[in-house]
Amino acid sequence: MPKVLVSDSIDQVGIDILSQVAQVDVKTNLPPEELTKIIPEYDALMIRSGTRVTAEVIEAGTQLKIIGRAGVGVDNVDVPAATRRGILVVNSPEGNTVAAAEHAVAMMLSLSRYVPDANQSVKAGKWDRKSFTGVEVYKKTLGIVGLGKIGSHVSSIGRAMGMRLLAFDPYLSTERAEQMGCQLVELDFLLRESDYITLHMPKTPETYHLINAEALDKMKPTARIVNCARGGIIDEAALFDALKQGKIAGAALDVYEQEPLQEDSALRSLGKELILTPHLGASTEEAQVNVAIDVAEQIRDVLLGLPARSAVNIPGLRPDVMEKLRPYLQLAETLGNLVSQLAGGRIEEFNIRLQGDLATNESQPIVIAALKGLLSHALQERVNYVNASIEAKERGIHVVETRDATVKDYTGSLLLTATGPLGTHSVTGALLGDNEIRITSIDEFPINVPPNRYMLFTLHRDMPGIIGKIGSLLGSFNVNIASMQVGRKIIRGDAVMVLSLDDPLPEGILNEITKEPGIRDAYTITLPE
Ligand SMILES: NC(=O)C1=CN([C@@H]2O[C@H](COP(=O)(O)OP(=O)(O)OC[C@H]3O[C@@H](n4cnc5c(N)ncnc54)[C@H](O)[C@@H]3O)[C@@H](O)[C@H]2O)C=CC1
Ligand SMILES: O=C(O)C(=O)COP(=O)(O)O
Repeated sequence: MPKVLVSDSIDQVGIDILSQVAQVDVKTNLPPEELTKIIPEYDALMIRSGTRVTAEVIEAGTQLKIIGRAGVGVDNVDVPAATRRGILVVNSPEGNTVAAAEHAVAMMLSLSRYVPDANQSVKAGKWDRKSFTGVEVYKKTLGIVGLGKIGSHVSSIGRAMGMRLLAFDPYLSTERAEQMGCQLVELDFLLRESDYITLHMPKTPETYHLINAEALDKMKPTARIVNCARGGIIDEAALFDALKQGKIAGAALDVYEQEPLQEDSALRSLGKELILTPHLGASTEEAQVNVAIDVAEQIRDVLLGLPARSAVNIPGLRPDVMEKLRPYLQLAETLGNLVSQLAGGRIEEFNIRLQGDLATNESQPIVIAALKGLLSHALQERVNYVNASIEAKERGIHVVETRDATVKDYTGSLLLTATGPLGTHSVTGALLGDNEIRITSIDEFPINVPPNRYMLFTLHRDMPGIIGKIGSLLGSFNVNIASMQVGRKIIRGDAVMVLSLDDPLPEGILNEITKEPGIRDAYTITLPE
């Protein structure tokens, strides 16, 4: 049974899902060296923002197949290191959107009405109404930096509260921003115009310290800023100075450059102009159930050999598209494996032609699946959907992808051509009826056979007696033939024979076969079970 380590606290519903297929160990607050020490035992790791999955942890995780982040941000995972090792990283892109957006709005309103400090004051026995006169958000300008899932939800709440909405997002169209009732502007304009600024972008080299002393200087003295995105987007030292000197009216932080926030952080010394929460954006009952289910299901599926729906390090796919592509991924992988064996394994050139309905832009995962199949004979389980493209590139395989929507013999078909030590070979395949895989041509000879674990292909002269000879030769080696088919273009020209065998071909038999008069070549193929 596979083993899953859950190293941050996640909802029980996630543990229950994982327990269907794995032994689940929950060990939270592990020191980094302890995590590195125990990770070799585990097939999967499930985390939140508390665990740092460094390159060292990934190197040590020799059994690791998947890292599941029960939330959005994966900045605590060394994703490139995971990709190089072929480890899938998945997250829950939408499970906590509402929770994070509502927390940002709660921060904005708390800042406006000093709710946290007023509460503390009453609990301390006082009745001070004067110190806590606030401001309204109605008719004020809200500047949203990062108008993605969370930013968009904040925009709809802002609109409902009667706010004017500005947005800065370098990767979003003006049209999309307008659909959400936001005016897309430059950051500089947003900083100068907004009464409230809320940050909702990922932490990247580009966004690190985006809100620095210079940016804070541009803000109005009455402005308030909220960061429920990531620590490090705001320069904390510059924010401290700006608040201390009254350059801005307030700030609310849920996330910090270093988490947990250092006990002696100067930020803790500020008054009601600064609100601090301990990374609570995703901490609602609903969000925790959502993300736990979302990520646990993906880990379960991957451990069962199925694809994940929200992989961070392979192209993202909508679930309905994935559902449609799934049988074709298997087809592509099988054909990739087959053509690589025909061409002799060490492939130099690989051409994949997506035909008919597959000639769309959404079929990129099919190319990856074909590469996985192509490399799997050489790399076995070391190659997967995550690292197949990188492995192909590192091996210097020249990959060419073409599309032809005019091929109509099947709904969708694939033509793979590989060049290796045994020359250039091609194979075509399609799906029949109930998604059954059919090999529909080999080296341009038409056939129609399902793939089989053990197969023998021969290229021979189409003449009487050949088929019988091979049959009796295999019989003399005690190899049972399950099915046989011949494909030819012209009578008595060249032909291919495809034999599905119940047993692997014994050593040396290929030599015997190729010695037969009329047989030009013979290839033995073993496909995964
Ligand atoms: N405090 C918390 O507990 C939580 C924090 N988060 C954080 O919230 C952030 C946003 O999450 P989502 O909305 O789900 O992500 P998303 O991917 O839907 O949206 C991010 C948006 O930021 C934009 N963006 C990228 N670079 C930018 C830049 N330089 N300047 C301005 N915009 C830029 C993108 O174009 C995108 O529209 C993430 O950093 C995530 O980690 C998410 C959930 C909970
Ligand atoms: O989903 C995110 O990006 C978050 O920041 C939430 O973090 P958490 O899962 O609460 O540690």
